Amino acid sequence: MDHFVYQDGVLCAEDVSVAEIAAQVGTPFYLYSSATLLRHYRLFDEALAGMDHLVCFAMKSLSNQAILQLLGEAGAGMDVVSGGEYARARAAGVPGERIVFSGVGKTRVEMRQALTGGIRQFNVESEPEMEALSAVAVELGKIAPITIRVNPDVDAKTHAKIATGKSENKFGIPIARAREVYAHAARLPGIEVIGIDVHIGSQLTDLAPFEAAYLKVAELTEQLRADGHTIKRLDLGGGLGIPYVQSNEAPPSPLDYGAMIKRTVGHLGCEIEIEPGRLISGNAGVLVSRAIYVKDGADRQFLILDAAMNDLIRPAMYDAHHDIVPVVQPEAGAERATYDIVGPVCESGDTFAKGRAMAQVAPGDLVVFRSAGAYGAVMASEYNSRPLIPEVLVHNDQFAVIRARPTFDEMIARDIIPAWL
Ligand SMILES: Cc1ncc(COP(=O)(O)O)c(C=O)c1O
Ligand SMILES: N[C@@H](CCCC[NH3+])C(=O)O
Repeated sequence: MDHFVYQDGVLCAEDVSVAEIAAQVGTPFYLYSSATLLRHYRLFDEALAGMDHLVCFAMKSLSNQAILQLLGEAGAGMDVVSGGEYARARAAGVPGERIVFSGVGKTRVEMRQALTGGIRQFNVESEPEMEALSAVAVELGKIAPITIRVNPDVDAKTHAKIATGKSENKFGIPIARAREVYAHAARLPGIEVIGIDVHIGSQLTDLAPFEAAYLKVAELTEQLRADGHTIKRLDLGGGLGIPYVQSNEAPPSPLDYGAMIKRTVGHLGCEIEIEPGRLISGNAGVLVSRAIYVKDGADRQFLILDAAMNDLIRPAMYDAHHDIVPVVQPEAGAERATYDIVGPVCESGDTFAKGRAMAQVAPGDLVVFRSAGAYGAVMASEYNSRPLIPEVLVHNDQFAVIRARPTFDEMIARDIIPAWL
């Protein structure tokens, strides 16, 4: 559920008309609802009630400082995957004890940064990483708390580019080698093993793969405890999917997910962490764009928008579907048309949808891409020298620009001309 609904025939974000924001900010831009973000975070928090737990927002999905501060103040932890994300989380006021550090390629510089600034735990993904972390911690006179990410070899049944839990994927250590790797970890002086981490992929619309992975983690917990290790924390990753086709998709809710967690690992008495990204931010954001032209091709009509693949890469990269709806609600019985919906970038891959049937759109009309809050703005680029687009946050009947559109001069001024040119 989200807070983008038609009121009096105009799409509104909470209590503000999208048309009014577009008139002030100019298109294209990303628009987020603070009520939806908070609602989604709280759903996860409530789903784990009764267990010692922390919901760490996977900020790779949406990392604007205002959003991090909003969620951080509500009590969320953060799952970070780079020094940049760590710095953003701290700058947003999130304390180190609520930050977990994931990723297969943490550098020694990043390890030093997090150990010095404060960290809840590192989710370590390999033996070389474990050794590097131990050495860095010893240098600093610290002990690094870690979980080890296991790869359970479970098929997440999602897009191949975002599945992470099969043995062919680069993530985690093979679960079959876990006891050996934990024994190795126990011998290293700079780290303290406190638990297990698992994350099998993103946009999962069925609980069965999660359940299979969590049952393997439960079994491993018992084995590792029998081997003498302290396993007091389980980081169960993120990945719960969202409906992208609002009319006919109903993936499991955070409540169903929470109940499954209790069922599979609840008896172990561990502290539980989860790292949802998309479910918190995805349907809390839209991309607002304006139609520039409607062009007749040989055998189809192209609807050319002012947003492009550099602003929202998901359709080009994963053939992802986003519902695209007009800001002014079409009257009942309004004329319909079928479009290939494209952007201005000079690539045929700059296509948002092929053969999309929708109410007729005229040049100048505003449209909205739904479910664009996650992996939208964060994956944008300035390809074709199109400056990054603004981000706007709505709260009840107010809105604020939380990232301004750079001017062309600002974009150009970032480049440096060497003196010898
Ligand atoms: C380690 C880790 N945690 C959490 C997430 C968040 O995933 P999602 O946005 O699907 O919830 C990801 C991305 O898949 C991830 O790689
Ligand atoms: N970028 C991907 C999700 C990646 C998840 C990263 N762990 C998407 O838009 O669907």
